[in-house]
Amino acid sequence: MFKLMKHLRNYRKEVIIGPLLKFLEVICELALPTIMALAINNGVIMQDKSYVLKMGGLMVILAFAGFACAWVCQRVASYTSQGFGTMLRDKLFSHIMSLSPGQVRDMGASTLTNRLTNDVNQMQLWVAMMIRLVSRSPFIIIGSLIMAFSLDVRLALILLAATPFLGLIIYLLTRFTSPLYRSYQSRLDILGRRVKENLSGVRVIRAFSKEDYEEKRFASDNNGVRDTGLGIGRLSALYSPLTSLVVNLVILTILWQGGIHIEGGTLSQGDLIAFISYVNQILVALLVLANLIILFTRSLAAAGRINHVFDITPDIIENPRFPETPAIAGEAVGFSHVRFGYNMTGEPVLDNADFTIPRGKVVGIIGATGSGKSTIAALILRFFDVMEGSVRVDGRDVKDYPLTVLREKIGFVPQKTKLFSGTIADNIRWGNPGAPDEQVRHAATLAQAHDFIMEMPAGYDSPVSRDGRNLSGGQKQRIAVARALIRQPDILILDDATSALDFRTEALVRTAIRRDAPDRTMFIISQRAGIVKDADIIIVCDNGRIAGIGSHASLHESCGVYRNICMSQLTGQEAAS
Ligand SMILES: Nc1ncnc2c1ncn2[C@@H]1O[C@H](COP(=O)(O)OP(=O)(O)OP(=O)(O)O)[C@@H](O)[C@H]1O
Repeated sequence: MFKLMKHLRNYRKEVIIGPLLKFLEVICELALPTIMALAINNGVIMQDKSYVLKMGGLMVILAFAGFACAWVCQRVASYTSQGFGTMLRDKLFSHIMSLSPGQVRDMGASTLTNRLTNDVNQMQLWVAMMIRLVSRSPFIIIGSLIMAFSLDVRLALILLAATPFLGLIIYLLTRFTSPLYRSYQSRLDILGRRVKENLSGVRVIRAFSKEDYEEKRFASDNNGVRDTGLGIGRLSALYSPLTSLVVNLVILTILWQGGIHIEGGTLSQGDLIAFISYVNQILVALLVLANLIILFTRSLAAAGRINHVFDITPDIIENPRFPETPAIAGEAVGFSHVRFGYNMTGEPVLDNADFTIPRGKVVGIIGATGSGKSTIAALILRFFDVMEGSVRVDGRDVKDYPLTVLREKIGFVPQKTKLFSGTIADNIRWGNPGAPDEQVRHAATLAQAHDFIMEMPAGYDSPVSRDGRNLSGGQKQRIAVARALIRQPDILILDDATSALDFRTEALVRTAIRRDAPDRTMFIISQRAGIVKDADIIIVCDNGRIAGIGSHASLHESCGVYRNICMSQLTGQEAAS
């Protein structure tokens, strides 16, 4: 929690002024019962009308002054908490962006979303309350105690005797609700994940008629959230009645003892009324404190979850400055004895991958599903670091590059197309935000997307809905290819990026890209032999190993894995050509 409070450093003034205003408000409030006691003792009982009016006027002024302080404090609290929340969200978001795809995947999108929204909101609320109320309750309690002592020490001691009981109630409440809040947030994460999965997989659920099954799973997670929430509610609900019980017992004792003292002539009626008024103020402050404690426990859980994300150090350590070391001339991509696994302790997904690709070549990567093809692309982009060996781009180790410099060299079209809401032009320009309209059209033309875009009602300004749901798979893929091409990258990686296109369109895309930039190195990852067979170099992956590397003819001759793939997919004539 304290770690997060450092984000309040731009609001130092407000953090001091807010509670100070509260302090002034409390002074005004605390003065009221004493002035009332004076009005009763010296005015009402003595029948001095002008004294009563004077004291009444003073009370009105103090009430207004208190109100003004409260109003300004409220504004300060809202300004500070909103600013704090915005800054915390920004920082958390940019930290999440600095994590590797593997780290983000390990955390999970829904829990990260919850931390970025619910947990930050919780912290924001806490900051507002901290400024407005956290100082107020202790001021009121301590101030009322002081005033009570100044009125009558004997009665004040009764009040003091109740303090350990109230402290115990507060301690027990915090102790038992704190873990429940953490569990509540985790359950919300699980529920969020379930909703996300179900919404994105709604078609599959319908196709398999799994609505009931998924509803039951949702209901079970939902009930989990409810049960934890009820547990928290049950405990929290005990606080107010228990506190009221203790304070009311105190009031009864004070009334009883106060009556005795009035009869004995050692206490005035006005003082007893003022005294009870202070005890009531303490009661109200304690009840507010209860809500604050509940809020604090929740905020503590939220702060823990936010700090957990901040504590993850990005596993890709970026080299901030470009090194002076000379690069290997003429080399586009090189793998030297690369060993890599997604799980450090598990089996490697790539073992001893060793190859060199000169600039300007078309490289096909082929292999069965799960054989490690996409992993090669991920390592070129440095989404992950290798366990052994090294990966070079343009003749330099990828670890030597600032990440943006490395990734600017590469145009990547992932297996799973991801488009963003906006227009078609926005989505293509996303690859190069400053690109003029002609460049957008040119990239779309190369990707064989221009014609279908022009057939749409608003052409390039036609909207793309979230995830490109209003486009077909093949249309989305072509926009994604255009988005990569508009960067005019030195290296283009198409990871199964044309799987939804027919052979003819797919061939047109490849030829157009090739003709546009003959010096560009192009990786085409596919399981289809027909797509990679014309590449200059073909890399054959087999269960994490490079089974062969060479041209179609040489591999067909020498690599059994490749020959088997070709035999299962191509006619004898196609394979021989
Ligand atoms: N993010 C990941 N976390 C853990 N394991 C992964 C991850 N991505 C891939 N793997 C595993 O690594 C292996 C290689 O996966 P990869 O995606 O490179 O295969 P691929 O040849 O591209 O497969 P496909 O043709 O089906 O796309 C597979 O066994 C896969 O289960």
